[in-house]
Amino acid sequence: MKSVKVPLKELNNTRKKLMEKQLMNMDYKIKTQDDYGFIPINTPDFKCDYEIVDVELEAMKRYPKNISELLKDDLTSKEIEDLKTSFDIIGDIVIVEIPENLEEKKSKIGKATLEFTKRKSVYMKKSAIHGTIRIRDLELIAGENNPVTIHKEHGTRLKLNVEEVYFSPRLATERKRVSDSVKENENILDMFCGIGPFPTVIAKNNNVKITAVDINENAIKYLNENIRLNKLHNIKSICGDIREVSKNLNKNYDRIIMNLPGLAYDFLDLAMTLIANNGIINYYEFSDSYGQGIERLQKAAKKENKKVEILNTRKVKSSSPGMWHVAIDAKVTF
Ligand SMILES: C[S@@+](CC[C@H](N)C(=O)[O-])C[C@H]1O[C@@H](n2cnc3c(N)ncnc32)[C@H](O)[C@@H]1O
Repeated sequence: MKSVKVPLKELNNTRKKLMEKQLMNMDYKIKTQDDYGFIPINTPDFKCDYEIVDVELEAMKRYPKNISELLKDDLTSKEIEDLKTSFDIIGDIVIVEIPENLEEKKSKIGKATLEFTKRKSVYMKKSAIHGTIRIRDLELIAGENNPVTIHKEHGTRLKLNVEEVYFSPRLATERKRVSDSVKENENILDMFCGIGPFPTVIAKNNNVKITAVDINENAIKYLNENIRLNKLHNIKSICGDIREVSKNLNKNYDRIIMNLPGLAYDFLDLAMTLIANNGIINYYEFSDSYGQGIERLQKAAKKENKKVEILNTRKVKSSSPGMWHVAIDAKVTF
């Protein structure tokens, strides 16, 4: 490699000058030996006060800027464009969505994703989220076949199996937002808690009591692990259908979290019977607006001779073109 041989005391100045003139070769590392430094250069054709020599230099480690750079030899630019480079990282696992026309290249895409993200496993989405327990089919396309991982979120550790339970890292901001709005000593019910990301983040940051319910026994198994992992003592977990479980619950919750966006509206009547006066319902649904959810909340409240005041509405994340996972915070009074 062509390099400028510079006395050590001049190394820094010469390096700066070469860089300014864009003459330094940034793909190699500067080497020092005895009283000299060797600065790699792009071209020997320039005036220089020092000797230009040929030496062996170590190449710089270059990290690819994005997945497209890693795949440029395997996919056409059109295919790279087709590939949704957005993926979810859950602990050591990456979940990618690969368009149908690129499925035959899934191994290459998986390998590139693994290399780029430096995680342990890459799974490809094989279906939409489906069924009562809201999970999706996945296929391992690179790395270790181990669907169990620990995800870190807002100072908590959440253990889960990506094949057995619902979990979305894209709700992290929403969970923090709800946690920040919780008041001292609240008695909270999470009707559809999954592995317990809402309860865990809330209980870690607030002095509250939480009842967390889910129909998926695997979700409750991981919630129980997460309670231990995060050394929490204020969450009570219950496995079962909230309609059945609610028969044995108190009817004075200061906050009810309803994150089952495709079906939560069906449980609003029940939530209205469980909420305390001045309690807050954190209601979620898929919609292109807030009007439908607000109407549903008002209708359910009216049935119980209660009133709702809408405190806040937000788009949590996009769910499909034109549709949003929306959040509505409603205060219930009676
Ligand atoms: C969209 S996931 C949300 C999980 C969790 N709140 C989170 O943010 O990760 C909805 C959860 O509701 C649970 N579920 C569905 N129907 C239920 C029911 N009738 N009673 C209790 N849980 C239910 C599912 O098993 C699933 O874990």
